[in-house]
Amino acid sequence: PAMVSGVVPLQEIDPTLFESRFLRKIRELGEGHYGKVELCMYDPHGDQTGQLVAVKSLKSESEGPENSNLRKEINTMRELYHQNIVKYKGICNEEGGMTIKLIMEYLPAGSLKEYLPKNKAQTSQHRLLHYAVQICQGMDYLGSQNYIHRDLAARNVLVENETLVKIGDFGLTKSIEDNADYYTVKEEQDSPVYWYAPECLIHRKFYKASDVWSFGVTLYELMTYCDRKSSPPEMFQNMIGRSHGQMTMARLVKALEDGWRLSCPPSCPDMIWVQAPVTPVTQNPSSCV
Ligand SMILES: C=Cc1cc(F)c(CN2CC[C@](CC#N)(n3cc(C(N)=O)c(NC(=O)OC)n3)[C@H](F)C2)cc1O
Repeated sequence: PAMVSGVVPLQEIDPTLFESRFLRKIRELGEGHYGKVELCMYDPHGDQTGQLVAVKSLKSESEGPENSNLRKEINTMRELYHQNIVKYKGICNEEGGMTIKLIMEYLPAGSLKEYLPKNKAQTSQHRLLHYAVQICQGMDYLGSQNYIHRDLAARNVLVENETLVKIGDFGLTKSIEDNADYYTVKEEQDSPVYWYAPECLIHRKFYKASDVWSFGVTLYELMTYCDRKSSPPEMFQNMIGRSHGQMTMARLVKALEDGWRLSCPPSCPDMIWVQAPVTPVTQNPSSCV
């Protein structure tokens, strides 16, 4: 056609493809299950006018299953559109597709874990509940797309501004087929056990209702302004004594079965606390935290 019209067709650019040569690492934002997240500037003009982005990549150049974990996470994020879910921006194919990077929007205020302790004075309980509602909205949308998050915690909720929060990481998120109602937990290492519902710890089955349990633990973190001294791991270790290595999981299960629960955060209103009656831990998902 160019020959006929004499006009060279515009180069079709895909805004979701980021070229590695223009991606400049600024600092690390976090380390996780099989990779890391870095703050980068994507600066194609090389004059610092580029945009800041959060980039998730594999720790080692492992071509193993981790790579497919990251590819699955990319396919998940690509399909999610919700005001309370961090925006997918695209991918960066290193060295012709051997390894891939996930490019997301950057929220400089960081997660609730960093934000709440620093901004406690200017964050009312009413605002905490507003954040809680937004987390529910994001999770409700995620569930409606047949995903279970499996790592809902204050550390994975990002602050856009003082009135908007977003679920920011989907490293353990799994799609459950329409007919299935749970995912069988495989990897044991560094599972967020203190946010796990009993059925996940005992039967390694993760339901959408298991995310509701994790939301309850996240609400506890919100109401304590993510105070480290009252974090779920800290409170549990105070109760059973310092870590017992691999015995920790067994002791956690025993404590939960015996009815132990996180205590009511200071000045947390009863209508939030609502200590539901401790139902016996059964095969079915229980979401009474
Ligand atoms: C490979 C797996 C994997 C790797 C990881 F490093 C983590 C842990 N990581 C998650 C992403 C993280 C917290 C959230 N949500 N975050 C995102 C932004 C952003 N988009 O702006 C941001 N901003 C920020 O800190 O600004 C000051 N933090 C933070 F990097 C921790 C989890 C994982 O599954």
